[in-house]
Amino acid sequence: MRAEQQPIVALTAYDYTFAQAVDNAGVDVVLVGDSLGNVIQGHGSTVPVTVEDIVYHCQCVARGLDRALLMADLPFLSYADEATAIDSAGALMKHGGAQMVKLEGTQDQAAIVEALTIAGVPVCAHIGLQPQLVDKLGGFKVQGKDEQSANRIVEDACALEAAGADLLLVECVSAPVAERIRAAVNLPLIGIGAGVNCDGQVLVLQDVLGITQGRVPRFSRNFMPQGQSIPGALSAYAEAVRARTFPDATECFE
Ligand SMILES: Nc1nc(=O)c2c([nH]1)NC[C@@H]1CN(c3ccc(C(=O)N[C@@H](CCC(=O)O)C(=O)O)cc3)CN21
Ligand SMILES: CC(C)C(=O)C(=O)O
Ligand SMILES: [Mg+2]
Repeated sequence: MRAEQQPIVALTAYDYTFAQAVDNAGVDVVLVGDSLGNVIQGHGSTVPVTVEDIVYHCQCVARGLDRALLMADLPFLSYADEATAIDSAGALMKHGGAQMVKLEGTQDQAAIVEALTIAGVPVCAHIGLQPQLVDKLGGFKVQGKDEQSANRIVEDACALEAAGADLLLVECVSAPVAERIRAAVNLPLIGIGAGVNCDGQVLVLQDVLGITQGRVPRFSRNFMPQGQSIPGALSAYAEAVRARTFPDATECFE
């Protein structure tokens, strides 16, 4: 799809009925995200989410998909070493039905990605803002704001590609930093809060449907006013990603 300049539409889902709705809207990649810690479980972060939680929601979502690729997040500390990562990925794929796993990382996780790759696990490397590190970072902030940290994220992308990652996802970086990452790799780059010049976009389902209570990340968009109904909002999101009308300038970082 990157080669054909066909934007990749990705969205989270956590249950059977919404998986069907998201699949019917023509979404290409459905993510069982650890954001379920926030939007399903009501935690303040993704830190408490377990492999078992993701497996359960994957099982529910898998039964609702007909066309989309099923990607699942490896939760915090479920890939801290190679053996643990392989066990965790095995659970998501064998019990959950996931077709690809996603892990948050930098070049420091290259050996983990390589071990998963050698074992035959399709991997998406999630770079830039790593929400699982919120207690270390002290908040959800834009990453790569100075030259040195931007260079470091580009290096992360290259190292994770070299380690065998199949897909990259970048969160919360400026549009120019996302463009630098994309230019440095051959893999498709899916963005969230990373500007319009990525190979695809991903958002959290509840944000797209406008039902997230409290503060919503600035880079997300409520498609319910435009779509008028759940199926309408999901189709409007897919269409906006494909037309590159999402994200707009107000939904990006400088
Ligand atoms: N509902 C929901 N949507 C998400 O996108 C999401 C979750 N939950 N939970 C897991 C992570 C956490 N994420 C977040 C949460 C907050 C910001 C945020 O408030 N960012 C600031 C940036 C501030 C700055 O440095 O300028 C923003 O204004 O968007 C970003 C990502 C993304 N993920
Ligand atoms: C927001 C996406 C990228 C994610 O990792 C999640 O939903 O957990
Ligand atoms: Mg996640």
